Amino acid sequence: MTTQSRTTQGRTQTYPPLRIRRLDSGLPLPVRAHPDDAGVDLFAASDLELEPGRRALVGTGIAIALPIGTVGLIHPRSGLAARAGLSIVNTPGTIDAGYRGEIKVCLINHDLDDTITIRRGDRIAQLLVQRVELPELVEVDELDDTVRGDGGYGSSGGHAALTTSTPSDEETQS
Ligand SMILES: O=c1ccn([C@H]2C[C@H](O)[C@@H](COP(=O)(O)OP(=O)(O)OP(=O)(O)O)O2)c(=O)[nH]1
Ligand SMILES: [Mg+2]
Repeated sequence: MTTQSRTTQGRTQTYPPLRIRRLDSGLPLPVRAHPDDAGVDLFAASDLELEPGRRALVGTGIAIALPIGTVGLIHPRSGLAARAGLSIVNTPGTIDAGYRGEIKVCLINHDLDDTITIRRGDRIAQLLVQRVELPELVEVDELDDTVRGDGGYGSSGGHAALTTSTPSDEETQS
């Protein structure tokens, strides 16, 4: 299978192809909603009711063969997240290049009150393909110094350095 060139918004780029198998012939082939979208929307292969706070693993009816040196990331869809509180427990899910099984999504209902109803064929998540480094691990006794050092977990603070004028001050002045 050869490398493919795609032209979107006047720019041509070359990507290795993504081989995909439909394990469920009743579902369409997943596609990008727009040609230059990062994510390919994935379908739910089965119906599902998710009560508030509950999670469930749902099949997508596809298997893929990612090029070595890439990773598949399964992200939630923002519309469903904002409208219904639907997300993914392990977001983003990691699809290893060597994985040939069905891609499944561990959905979770974050809404406190309402059950989410998923129907077979609903677009419930999106697959992104990214390049990934596969370095060998080399054990060392010391790591090089950096400005951050071992500071983390909020060590840089959490509040903006505000100027004295606020938007409401500016409205009053104009
Ligand atoms: O959202 C996901 C995440 C993972 N997988 C599949 C593909 C991935 O290659 C495999 C293993 O995923 P991961 O490494 O995240 O899980 P693990 O708990 O470490 O399992 P394993 O021991 O099989 O690596 O499960 C999915 O289908 N959907
Ligand atoms: Mg693993």
